[in-house]
Amino acid sequence: MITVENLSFRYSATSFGLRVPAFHLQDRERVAIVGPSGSGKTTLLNLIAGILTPEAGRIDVAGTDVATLSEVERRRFRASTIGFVFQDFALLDYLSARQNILYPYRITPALTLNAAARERAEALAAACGIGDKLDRHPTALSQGEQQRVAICRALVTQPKLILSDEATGNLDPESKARILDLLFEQASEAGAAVLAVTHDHELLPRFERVLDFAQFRQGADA
Ligand SMILES: Nc1ncnc2c1ncn2[C@@H]1O[C@H](COP(=O)(O)OP(=O)(O)OP(=O)(O)O)[C@@H](O)[C@H]1O
Repeated sequence: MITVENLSFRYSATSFGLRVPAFHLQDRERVAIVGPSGSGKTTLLNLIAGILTPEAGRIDVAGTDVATLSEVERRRFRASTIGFVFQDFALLDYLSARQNILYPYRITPALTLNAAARERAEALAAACGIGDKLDRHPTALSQGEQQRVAICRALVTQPKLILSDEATGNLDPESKARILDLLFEQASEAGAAVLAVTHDHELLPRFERVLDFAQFRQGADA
């Protein structure tokens, strides 16, 4: 599902650099990423999703080298192939929770917003415990509820790759386990792979593999 080779990246505004010689994620594989704060975990997810562009190297996702796509192509590729749960949720305040969940359909011509998609959105929201809050806007939702909206949005298109950046971070322990159950259940149904950044070490046994990110850190002067 993902092949990363000789990847290097550096933010122009800071001296932070990331170098990943090789990383593979198999189809349907579930891998957790752990590592110290600031070690570049979010940066790698953003590179894989084509939100950031590498300095050098190859990032192949589902047979497509994301770095070679134009901006528009990347956005479409991301919306049709990847479900991304962002660390800061990235919800749009002017849309209701339901509209946020269905947002990928608004921006992706390849996706058709039909009755099945609407039903999926409702079912996901109910499974996440926000079924009665779909008409509220994000500003009227708690952090944990906003996080669930973001999770539903990432799953509603049944993507082949789920990238999750601390998707369970703001939840109580019982909700964490339930949301991870849902994420894995949806991944199984869609035949999706999961790459999840987490600081929740108690969740790690649920993953097939754990990648410790400390190894990829490149010093500021490297
Ligand atoms: N847009 C940006 N411009 C410049 N530097 C950035 C930017 N985003 C992040 N950084 C820097 O890059 C480094 C890696 O950030 P990143 O968010 O990838 O870390 P992380 O491992 O996901 O951290 P955390 O666990 O705290 O979320 C940090 O030192 C951060 O300050």
